[in-house]
Amino acid sequence: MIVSPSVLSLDYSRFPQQIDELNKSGAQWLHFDVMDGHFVPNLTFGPDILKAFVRTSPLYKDVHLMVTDPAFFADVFLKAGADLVTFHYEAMDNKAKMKELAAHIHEAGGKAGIAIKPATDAAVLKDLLKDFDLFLVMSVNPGFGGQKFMPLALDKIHTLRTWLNDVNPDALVEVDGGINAQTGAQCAQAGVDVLVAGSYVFKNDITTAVRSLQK
Ligand SMILES: O=C(CO)[C@@H](O)[C@H](O)COP(=O)(O)O
Ligand SMILES: [Fe+2]
Repeated sequence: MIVSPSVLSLDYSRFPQQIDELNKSGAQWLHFDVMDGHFVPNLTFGPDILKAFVRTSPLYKDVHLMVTDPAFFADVFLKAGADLVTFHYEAMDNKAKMKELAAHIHEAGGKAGIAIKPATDAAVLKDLLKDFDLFLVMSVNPGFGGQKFMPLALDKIHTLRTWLNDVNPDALVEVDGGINAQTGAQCAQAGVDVLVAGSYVFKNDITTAVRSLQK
């Protein structure tokens, strides 16, 4: 299981200690929630914050764009050091543009992911399965950390993992929102590959929480 702690919940007044703990925790990825105040009613990081993590952590940089202009911000965050850029299905109005942006991310040397909100059916992704490296199932409405896990994500994880096993077995399924040891185990059972966890990791001992998700 890949664990991707969401640095939205990190205590920035203790950045050096927290990054040191994350680096030693056994987590493989770090998750960056980029919110623009338009696609979601909240504002978070620009690229300079990602650059600070690139300088201080070898972990894989998993960037989750919650923005209305993913094509613009994909380039901004790739240049800042993102390894994977995931944008929302709901932020674009046609699939040709989504495929084009995935190809552009690949040309820039990154991996491409696509995310769906809780209200979006997994079926919309059926003709995009070969174009992306990662499929992100949101288990809360995007915008804020600390919300309750929505069990409707479990069916979507199972469905996507089953479809991908046939046509793109190397692609990953990621879940994000309300993940703790219990909901993480339910998602693992449904076939998820990557668990994002924010408040659960940072409100507890970081290493203990990460290890409990890897079990
Ligand atoms: O994308 C988001 C929220 O929009 C997430 O990545 C949250 O940061 C997860 O936080 P928790 O639900 O784990 O506290
Ligand atoms: Fe996220």
